[in-house]
Amino acid sequence: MIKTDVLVIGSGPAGSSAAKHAALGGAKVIVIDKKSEIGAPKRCAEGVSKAGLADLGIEPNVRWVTKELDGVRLVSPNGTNVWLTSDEIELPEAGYILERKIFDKYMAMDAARAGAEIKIKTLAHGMRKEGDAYVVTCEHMGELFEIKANIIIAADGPESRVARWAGLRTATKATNMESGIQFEMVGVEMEKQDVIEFYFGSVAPGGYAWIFPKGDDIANVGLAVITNDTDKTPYEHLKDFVANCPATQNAQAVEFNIGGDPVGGMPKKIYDDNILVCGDAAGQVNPLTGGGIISGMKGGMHAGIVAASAIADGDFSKDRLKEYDKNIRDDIGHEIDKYLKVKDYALSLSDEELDSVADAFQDVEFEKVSTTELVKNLIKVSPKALLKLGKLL
Ligand SMILES: Cc1cc2nc3c(=O)[nH]c(=O)nc-3n(C[C@H](O)[C@H](O)[C@H](O)COP(=O)(O)OP(=O)(O)OC[C@H]3O[C@@H](n4cnc5c(N)ncnc54)[C@H](O)[C@@H]3O)c2cc1C
Repeated sequence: MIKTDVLVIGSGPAGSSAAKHAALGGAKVIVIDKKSEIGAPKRCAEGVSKAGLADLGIEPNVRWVTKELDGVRLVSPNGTNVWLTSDEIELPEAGYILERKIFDKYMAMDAARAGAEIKIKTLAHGMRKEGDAYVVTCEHMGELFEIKANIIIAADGPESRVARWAGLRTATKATNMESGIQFEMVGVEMEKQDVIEFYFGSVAPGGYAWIFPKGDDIANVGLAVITNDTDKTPYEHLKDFVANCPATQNAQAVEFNIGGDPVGGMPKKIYDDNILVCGDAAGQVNPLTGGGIISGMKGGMHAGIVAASAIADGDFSKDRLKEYDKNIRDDIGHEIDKYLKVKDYALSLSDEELDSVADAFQDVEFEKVSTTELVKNLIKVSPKALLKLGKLL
């Protein structure tokens, strides 16, 4: 049997971040992933904020940045645009579109350089408690073997099973699981090449549609829906969106991506004796945007740091590991709660109300205007939308 201090299950962004920080903290770390190529296939529109990468101490790298962004275009159901670009406002932060297949591999390489041992094409089948450790049954190329670890870090993504093997109730409710579906396309004709576009309303019930530019005429074109909120399949919504959007009239798909995105926030308990849960497996996703790369990596970072210090103390109990829960909630919990409210508000609006809101914001000079003036604008165009906002705050 192989023995280690920390076993990270899943080498997505969250798992690699956890492995890197646990190794940097001096723990013996193994990270396993069932994939034969880390990062592929991608299930992501690949957008991250600059500030998020900076918080994690990660320098952007030409190997995995495909496009630097200058802002956002919001499109309401009737086609009203709100542009939030540097021409219009002092942007608090812009971002990048990544090449996840390279980024994820690069993050795993970072973990390896920090001292973690990576085992690819290695599936965790199940685990059992043995003394003050877990024994995980793994499979590599048809062969079964076991790894014994004092601390397990479950970073096995949106369909996570590892936390549940340990008795944690981390499963996402169907009503909080967005179904994301996307084409990577060539021949996309965007109005501005360095702006990400979001389309709201019945085009994507419970979510939104997006076009994220990747340079030249290439873009990720996708949408996320809550399937309970619609009679159409996510694929039917995507085909309709591509057929009707002016930017994709001459575009062709070169890749098809599909995946779940847990947008209900973090479950109550994401740690226990000998286990920490991070990334999508712990609902560390922005509930409004569905973005989980940065927040998941922050989860991984906090999990890795606490795991290493618990190993150094020789204490793997839940009382020791709850420090992780405090640290990650202090770091991203407030943001998640705030965006849950904004999402609830956005989802409560009809297509007409969304159009009114877009109208209220259309000619606003964001830098110069006060919140009171924005509210006055909203009262003029849609008192109903304002009332709903008031109820949620
Ligand atoms: C369509 C779509 C678009 C998105 N767009 C964005 C975006 O633009 N920006 C953004 O920030 N986020 C986006 N997201 C969310 C983002 O992709 C996830 O939040 C992010 O990948 C979470 O990272 P993770 O490491 O937690 O999980 P994952 O990236 O899912 O990694 C989990 C890893 O665990 C491995 N694994 C699972 N089970 C086992 C097992 N039993 N044994 C071994 N290995 C296992 C998997 O192979 C996988 O490599 C999007 C999601 C979807 C579905």
